[in-house]
Amino acid sequence: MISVAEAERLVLTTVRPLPAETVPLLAATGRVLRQDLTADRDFPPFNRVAMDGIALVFEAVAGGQITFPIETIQFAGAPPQPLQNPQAAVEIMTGAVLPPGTDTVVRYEDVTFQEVDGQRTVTIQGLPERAGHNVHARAADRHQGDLLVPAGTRLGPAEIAVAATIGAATVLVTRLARLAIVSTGDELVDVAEQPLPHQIRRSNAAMLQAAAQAAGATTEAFHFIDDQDVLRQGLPQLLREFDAVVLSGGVSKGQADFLPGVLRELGVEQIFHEVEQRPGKPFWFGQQPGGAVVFALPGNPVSTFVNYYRYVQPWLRACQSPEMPPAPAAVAELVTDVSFRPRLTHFLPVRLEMAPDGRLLAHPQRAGGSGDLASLLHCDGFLELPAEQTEFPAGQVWPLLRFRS
Ligand SMILES: Nc1nc2c(c(=O)[nH]1)N[C@H]1C(S)=C(S)[C@@H](COP(=O)(O)OP(=O)(O)OC[C@H]3O[C@@H](n4cnc5c(N)ncnc54)[C@H](O)[C@@H]3O)O[C@H]1N2
Ligand code: MOO
Repeated sequence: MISVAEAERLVLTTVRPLPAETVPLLAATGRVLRQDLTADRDFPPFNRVAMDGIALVFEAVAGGQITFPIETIQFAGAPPQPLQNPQAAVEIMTGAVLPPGTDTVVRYEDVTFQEVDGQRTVTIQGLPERAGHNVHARAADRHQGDLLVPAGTRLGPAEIAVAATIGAATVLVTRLARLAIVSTGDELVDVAEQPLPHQIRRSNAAMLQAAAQAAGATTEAFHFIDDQDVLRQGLPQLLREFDAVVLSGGVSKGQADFLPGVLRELGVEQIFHEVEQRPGKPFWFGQQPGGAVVFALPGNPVSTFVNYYRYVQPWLRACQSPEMPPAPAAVAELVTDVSFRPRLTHFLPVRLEMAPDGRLLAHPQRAGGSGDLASLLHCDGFLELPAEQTEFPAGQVWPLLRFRS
């Protein structure tokens, strides 16, 4: 048996960067960029008026002039109209191009308009702060050709907005990981079915699909009964076509736990079987040479759940964004004493609370063991309590495997 840290290390040795693909911009949200995005124009691309009001020459105001004839009106989206007379002004709207010949904008709130002999004039109250006031100058933010978003960035709404403004209607991103989610077991029926008294519905597959999709993978679900021939026939196609095959059930010591044997028979190289942890000890991990990585997770629902978050999700994230460092490990403070025997890493289900001083407090939750699926409803994560210790006093801080934010 190997330690949790060794299991994690071995899982991450199988990480391969996924290939890139071009997708429409909006389909790229949450995906990892595989090209640099550079400014196609200056930001802003012209001297942009930042307030509704009038545009004029600062020097004229500085020289004492307070009343200006209005020469014309300039709207956003209209080609710029140069100022003809430097002693006049242009009425101006936010988003318009600053009329060539002017350099400063005074807000409507700071002027009054008059009409004298059919000529509209404006009087300003007080000197504008400086030349260029209320003007968002061309290239003030970025220059044409500047690198805006480097390859390797995960695209959120801010990056999508910048991509849109430079005209990136499509972008090159990492392809989504494709996971086959496989339930094994004679007792398992479809979610939509009414189970017989000795049957249960396939909740692990639903859980794994929900979690993997939320982490940015595409998933397809399969179910195989506990029959070696069925497994021998069904698995090879999945090993060829998917980046990873995530199985649940059939990896422990039972007479129908055929998976480790059948996987080896199919050429999947076993990297480890069994990890010094509870729950989730019977975890089997391997890789088909040149093909899929195989996570064969123990079937008890909480075991499947813990192993997904501890091993599958970090693997998935590393394949999708190899250049991004893993997120800093979260920690939380145990609020009650707990003790565990035997010497295994224990994943302790906890509910989290934020203390007024910002510490994250972990309240252990009573759970009926690794079959108690409903206990997850009252938990936010698991504290990872190391195998080297059996007594864990209140106040100690431990790594946190958080599944609810
Ligand atoms: N003699 C021993 N027996 C067991 C050991 C052991 O060391 N010695 N380990 C126990 C541990 S720990 C676990 S965890 C389970 C894991 O067993 P398997 O991976 O072989 O899982 P199954 O036996 O197929 O199923 C266990 C349990 O989980 C339910 N299950 C399975 N798949 C699903 C699914 N998709 N959705 C919902 N529930 C599922 C299944 O019905 C069983 O109740 O072995 C212990 N035994
Ligand atoms: O993974 Mo098993 O719980 O330790 O049921």
